Amino acid sequence: MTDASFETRPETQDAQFGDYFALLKPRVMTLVVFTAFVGLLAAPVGVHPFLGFCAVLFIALGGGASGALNMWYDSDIDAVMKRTAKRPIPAGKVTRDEALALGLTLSAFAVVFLGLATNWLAGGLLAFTIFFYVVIYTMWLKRLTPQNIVIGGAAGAFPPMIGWAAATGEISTASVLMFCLTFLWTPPHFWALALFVRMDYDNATVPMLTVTHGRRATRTHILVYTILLAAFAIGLGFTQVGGPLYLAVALLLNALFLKGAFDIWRRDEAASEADNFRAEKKFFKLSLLYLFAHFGAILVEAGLSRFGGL
Ligand code: HEM
Ligand SMILES: CC(C)=CCC/C(C)=C/CC/C(C)=C/COP(=O)(O)OP(=O)(O)O
Repeated sequence: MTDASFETRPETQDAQFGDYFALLKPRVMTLVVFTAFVGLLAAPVGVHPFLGFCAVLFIALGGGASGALNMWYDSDIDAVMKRTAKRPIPAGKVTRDEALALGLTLSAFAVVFLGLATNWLAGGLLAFTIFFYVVIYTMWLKRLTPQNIVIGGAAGAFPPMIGWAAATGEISTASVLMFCLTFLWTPPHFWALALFVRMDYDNATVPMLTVTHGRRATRTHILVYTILLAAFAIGLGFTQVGGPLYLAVALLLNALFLKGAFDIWRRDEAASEADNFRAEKKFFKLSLLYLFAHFGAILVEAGLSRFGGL
């Protein structure tokens, strides 16, 4: 990241609101925010709707701020990868300094206001999550080890715990279980993507598993994590977090996810590259539906157990 380019913006390139908004990685953050929202509503306490709205908004702003800080630090990598080359900094729309200023300001704002609006456990967890994603994952592990996302994935797993803490002021077994679900889900989610954008990471010399250990090893890792994830996700159905509806969703989606992971694993490297990429892309898309559906089911179960008796 130490490259000094992107410090200034070409005069013809005025930044628009949309460019600053893109720094917040809005598409990725939708699912992050949804898991935080579920954590907040699944907690066994009533939260005033306005307070709940503010809590989710501040978590979303904190998540977005961490995205801007990630783009500030990674602008050199983003510039050489096809998938990320059009991001506001490499595209010359926003300068690195602007992204840094936006990321720091929004982070401070989100943490302080979440703390004031709810409690300081939630504010502290949000600050720690931003720190983990930006410093531990982006600045340290991402360029150091192929296990970068296994460890760094913890950052993405905190939001349901933050939501729960915002509602209750506590960390509980249920919120730790939601953390574990997202933590185990992250490696298959990300490695599927890394398989079909492998050349990107090669070019950027980022030590993703696909680059350091190759496609075969990555596929095996995906399969192993998917098996672990399935065991955990189905087991969750028998805890306070789950219930019959959750279990039905988990059984269906884990069967599909296991099938997808197995399909990728058994593929012949010599087979058509287009076919391989199609299967990997399909699995990546399924990973998004997977997490959304599990957290959706957790939300419905919480609603049923709270209001079901009415
Ligand atoms: C360290 C952990 C993670 C890594 C390394 C990772 C990596 C990625 C990457 C590189 C993309 C493509 C982004 C792009 O097109 O700009 C992506 C997409 C996505 N990720 Fe993750 N991810 C992680 C964790 C998560 C978590 C925890 C969530 C949600 C709870 C999530 C939700 C999404 C979504 C929704 C997309 C699709 C965005 C779109 O529609 O383009 N990711 N992820
Ligand atoms: C509340 C809060 C602070 C939430 C943060 C949640 C979080 C850590 C999400 C991770 C999302 C993500 C896109 C990682 C991308 O990895 P990358 O940065 O290596 O991907 P890139 O190559 O697309 O930049």
